[in-house]
Amino acid sequence: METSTTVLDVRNLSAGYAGNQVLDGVSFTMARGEVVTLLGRNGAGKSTTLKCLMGFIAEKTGSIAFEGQPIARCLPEQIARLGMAYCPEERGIFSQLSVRENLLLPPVLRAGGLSLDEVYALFPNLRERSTSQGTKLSGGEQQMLAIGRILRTGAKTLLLDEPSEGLAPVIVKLIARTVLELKRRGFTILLVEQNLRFATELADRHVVMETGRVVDMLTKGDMHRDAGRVEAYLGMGHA
Ligand SMILES: Nc1ncnc2c1ncn2[C@@H]1O[C@H](COP(=O)(O)OP(=O)(O)OP(=O)(O)O)[C@@H](O)[C@H]1O
Repeated sequence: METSTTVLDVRNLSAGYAGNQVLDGVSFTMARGEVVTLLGRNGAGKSTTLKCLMGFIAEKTGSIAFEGQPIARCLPEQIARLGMAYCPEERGIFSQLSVRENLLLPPVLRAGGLSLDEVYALFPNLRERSTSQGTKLSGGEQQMLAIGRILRTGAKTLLLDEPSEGLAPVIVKLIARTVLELKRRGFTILLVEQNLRFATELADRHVVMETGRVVDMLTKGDMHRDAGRVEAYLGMGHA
């Protein structure tokens, strides 16, 4: 149900690649300021859901309302102008450019975009590495750069695909702290995550996907009371 605080309302979204259906009637909503994770096994359709929201997949049916506007037929740049930003799993850092140049790449599309100094305040490591080339960065620094870069656009709704993937625990903690800080500042954040601990720590709600469908929805409280429920979907704890 759409309310004044609903930022995202996805209804009956189906999508695929070259005729192969991957999403099969996905529906969920997000309220302003919420952190929600998409959980599910490999291939469940989590990344495809993010790509659909950002307008990268044309082959889709169903409706997506963002900030009250229908966006299912919009191009990525139109969706970006409405205040959504996407951080892909592969992070998309330009290897030949420095940290600073990577940060300066995206246009500031809306008021409220972070300045370079504000990005550096959030990620002090990036300030130290500002002249380093993309290729010289650690995985953690690349992830910080990928997040910092989208913050410059002024987007207040962020789609983050597996931000903790392949990172050392100490860096995962730092990314978690940053997500919580962004939530504190009023950002709405949709995360794809495989790292259940990271997801549990951060999210207000969890949307569980299986073979292109939403099969369950858990609140933070549900997750604490009944961790087994979600582990069963992910095929954990049954070894
Ligand atoms: N560009 C593509 N072309 C064709 N099929 C694709 C493409 N991207 C993903 N798929 C297929 O769509 C299905 C869902 O993939 P998706 O990446 O959305 O899953 P996921 O839940 O994010 O899992 P993962 O963590 O493995 O990325 C998979 O069967 C995958 O092989």
